[in-house]
Amino acid sequence: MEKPCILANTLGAPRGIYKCFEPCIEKHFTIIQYERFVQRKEDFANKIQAVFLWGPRGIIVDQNLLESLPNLKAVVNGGVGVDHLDIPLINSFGVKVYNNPGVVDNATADIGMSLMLASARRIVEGHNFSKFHESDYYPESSLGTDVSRATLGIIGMGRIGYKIAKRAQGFEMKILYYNRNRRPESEERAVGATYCASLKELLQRSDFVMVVVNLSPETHKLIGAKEFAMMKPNSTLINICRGLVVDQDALVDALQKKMIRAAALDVTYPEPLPRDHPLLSFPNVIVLPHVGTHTVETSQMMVERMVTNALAAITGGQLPDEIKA
Ligand SMILES: O=CC(=O)O
Repeated sequence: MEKPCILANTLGAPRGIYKCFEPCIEKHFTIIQYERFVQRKEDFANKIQAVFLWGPRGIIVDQNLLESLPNLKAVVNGGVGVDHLDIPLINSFGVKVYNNPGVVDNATADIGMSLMLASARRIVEGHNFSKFHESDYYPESSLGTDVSRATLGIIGMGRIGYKIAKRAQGFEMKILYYNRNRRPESEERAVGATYCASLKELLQRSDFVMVVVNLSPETHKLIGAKEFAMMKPNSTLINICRGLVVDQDALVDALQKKMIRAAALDVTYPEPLPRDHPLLSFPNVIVLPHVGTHTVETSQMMVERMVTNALAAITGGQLPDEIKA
């Protein structure tokens, strides 16, 4: 039997699924590369039953694309965040949307911890000193700050927030959290986290503030000038969710005015930042190119889950991770 066709991009631009994962997809599907599709839409349009995309950096699923794929059944997203997808629009074409909850939690929590530790202990500056130093003297101005026993404020206590709290427990951190809903059972009792009734309370009390929320109209620029003014001067902001949750101009201003100690970002807007962006000029800012899930093992799990979801949509099987508007 002929394998169903999916539209994907394993060739690079805009960034897509890596080529090394093609064999896993090709066991079940024929991949139509996005670049070939764009050149010869009439040959492929009727065949494509699913679009595979890799978070906000993949193929753009808009009205135009949806209108050109009459037999599309599913849009399958590699990551968990779906702020780049217009779900009501996609559903209005009778197309289902899937994301990947669960699979990404550990790797994303690990990147949050990595950023917190790297910023606190000034790992990037130390590395640069070792590589480029002009003297043997490592100055006292390079002293870091302790993570152990410090206070961590987690904004957004979903699956990833919870995994971060579990890791932070190992560092004997005092854990605060702010969330739409209080979670006494799983979070407070399981990881000893303390609920803050207001964002202000969390910001005022935390040494490290980690943002782990979905991007939505409510969380757009959630951390801005007002919030930086509430943070401790020795505090660190860590953003591992979406760039637009933090007002970057306000962050630059807060760093210039030394309203906070440092920032560590896996996500920015745009991604990547232009090389002359002011955030890249601070020694106390670490910027990663959105690599929260960027490990061999997690990427493999993501691709496998995408295949499961797409097969379910096409064959009418169990629908593991469908999201509805
Ligand atoms: O950005 C990563 C994700 O949405 O999982």
